Amino acid sequence: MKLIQRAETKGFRYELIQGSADKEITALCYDSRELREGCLFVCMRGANFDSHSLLPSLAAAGVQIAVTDHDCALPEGLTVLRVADSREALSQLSAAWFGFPAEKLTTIAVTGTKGKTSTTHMIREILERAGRKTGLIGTNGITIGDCHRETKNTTPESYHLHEAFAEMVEAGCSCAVMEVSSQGLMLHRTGGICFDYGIFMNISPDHIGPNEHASFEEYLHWKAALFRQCRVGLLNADDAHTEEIIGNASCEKIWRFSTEHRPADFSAAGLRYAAEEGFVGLCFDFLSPEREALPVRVGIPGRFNADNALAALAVCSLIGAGREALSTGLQSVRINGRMEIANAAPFTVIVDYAHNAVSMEALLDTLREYGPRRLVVVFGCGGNRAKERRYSMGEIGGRKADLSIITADNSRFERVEDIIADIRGSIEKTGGAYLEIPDRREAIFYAVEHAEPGDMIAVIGKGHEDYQEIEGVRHHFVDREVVDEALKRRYGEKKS
Ligand SMILES: CC(=O)N[C@H]1[C@@H](OP(=O)(O)OP(=O)(O)OC[C@H]2O[C@@H](n3ccc(=O)[nH]c3=O)[C@H](O)[C@@H]2O)O[C@H](CO)[C@@H](O)[C@@H]1O[C@H](C)C(=O)N[C@@H](C)C(=O)N[C@H](CCC(=O)O)C(=O)O
Ligand SMILES: Nc1ncnc2c1ncn2[C@@H]1O[C@H](COP(=O)(O)OP(=O)(O)OP(=O)(O)O)[C@@H](O)[C@H]1O
Repeated sequence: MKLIQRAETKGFRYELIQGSADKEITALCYDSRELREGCLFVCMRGANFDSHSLLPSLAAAGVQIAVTDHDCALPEGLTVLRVADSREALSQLSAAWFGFPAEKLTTIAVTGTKGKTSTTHMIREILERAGRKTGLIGTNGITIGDCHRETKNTTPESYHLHEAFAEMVEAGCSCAVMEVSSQGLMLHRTGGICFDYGIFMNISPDHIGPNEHASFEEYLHWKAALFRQCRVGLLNADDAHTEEIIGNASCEKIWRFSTEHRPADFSAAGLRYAAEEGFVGLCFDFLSPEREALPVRVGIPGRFNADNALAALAVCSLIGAGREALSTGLQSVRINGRMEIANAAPFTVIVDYAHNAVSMEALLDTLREYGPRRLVVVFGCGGNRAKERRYSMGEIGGRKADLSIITADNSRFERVEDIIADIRGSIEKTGGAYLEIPDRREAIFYAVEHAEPGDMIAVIGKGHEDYQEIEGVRHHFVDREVVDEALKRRYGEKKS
């Protein structure tokens, strides 16, 4: 069966504008910079460019069929299809092109302003412990067995998504877990997929601005859209918007989880923060409808990681993971750049991706609960991005840390000193103590060299990133590596 007909069996609909749709296709393309002879090309209107404008040159470049979603000049010799939405069409065609691989996997989609990366990693960890080979897609890239590659987006474009699902099937995976961003939903990167499980972690104002969402209402609308394309919904009963999302959901079954003693199907009882020799993390009893209480150890600190772990345990329990996998699967979980502990004594350094006020506040609050002698935060803010983050992060640093060391992040095309001045202004209003060390490496070295027993140092904002972007150039820079170097300089090999 030809591509178009295969896609039609799963709901792809189009109007034939000219030519014949009954053609063999050699490739499916959506970017003229990666055109292949004999392909079907999906034209899309984007934030910067409208590839419908390329129609006149497509036939000459060997394109067989073009898919469009609005009026444009029609060149001769090219089959042109008209669809309601090109991005949705690309997703439906991609699924067909790769043989509908998502249907051969148990698919789990995680959405939320915060916690997507952490929760998806935890789910993979437990499922693999339970003997279910699981592919992973998200901000940290695509991981299938030992193979890993980076992705441009948290939720990749649909073509790359279905390509990854097909690779997972090929590699013998039975499950796929992925992060689904609101942009991914809005731009139909997951269009046409019906996930087996959809998970909602939380929502707070973020991703609002040019090229993202027009308002919080729009952001919420698109987050909620996941629950119109999954069979089972698992939602955080502690979030203020959960019931609204459930009200608009079309799932066959809804489950709730709560770490804050709200009515829910899954909960965490007796939560405590543990900082023992070789283990810094959380302990609690996992309560679920069909099991007796199960003691769980999560080897990653942070109050919010109780939410992430509970969501992961709940979905894995629904999928059928056994007691052993649930109880011990998260004991030694490590997530690149998320609450990574670089050293346990005599002081603790934590590298974390917190890069907005909400996650910075949650991070500093939760570290406070471990009772540090002093809490020091090393951070900066990105250049050429909304300035609001500088003011709000500065305020949180001033209010919640004993000392803020303000430094560079990805300054892009702005002067680091100007960004630091914006942050300084709001720290000063709080009366909090601060230092300015514009060079990020020097700032981290300073923090480590001056740390005293019992201190906690949080190096935040860049997490897993392996670069620092300055004036359009990405220089190699990994916070965790620099922390290790600083510890080595202070203590020699054994403490790093
Ligand atoms: C603003 C935005 O969302 N942009 C995304 C969008 O790009 P675009 O379609 O707007 O790009 P465009 O340059 O206008 O091009 C339009 C069309 O013309 C094609 N084209 C373009 C140029 C050309 O010469 N020839 C050509 O054919 C393009 O392939 C595209 O099909 O579609 C691309 C493919 O899916 C995305 O990679 C790109 O994400 C950019 C990189 C981005 O930063 N997006 C952010 C907002 C985002 O999506 N973030 C979320 C995470 C949010 C979270 O942390 O929760 C994510 O999922 O990553
Ligand atoms: N459930 C949570 N609630 C609030 N903050 C969280 C939660 N989980 C993690 N965080 C904080 O947010 C940061 C980002 O976490 P994570 O990468 O798991 O979330 P994400 O949804 O993938 O985020 P992003 O969209 O920013 O990549 C962490 O480094 C941590 O500081």
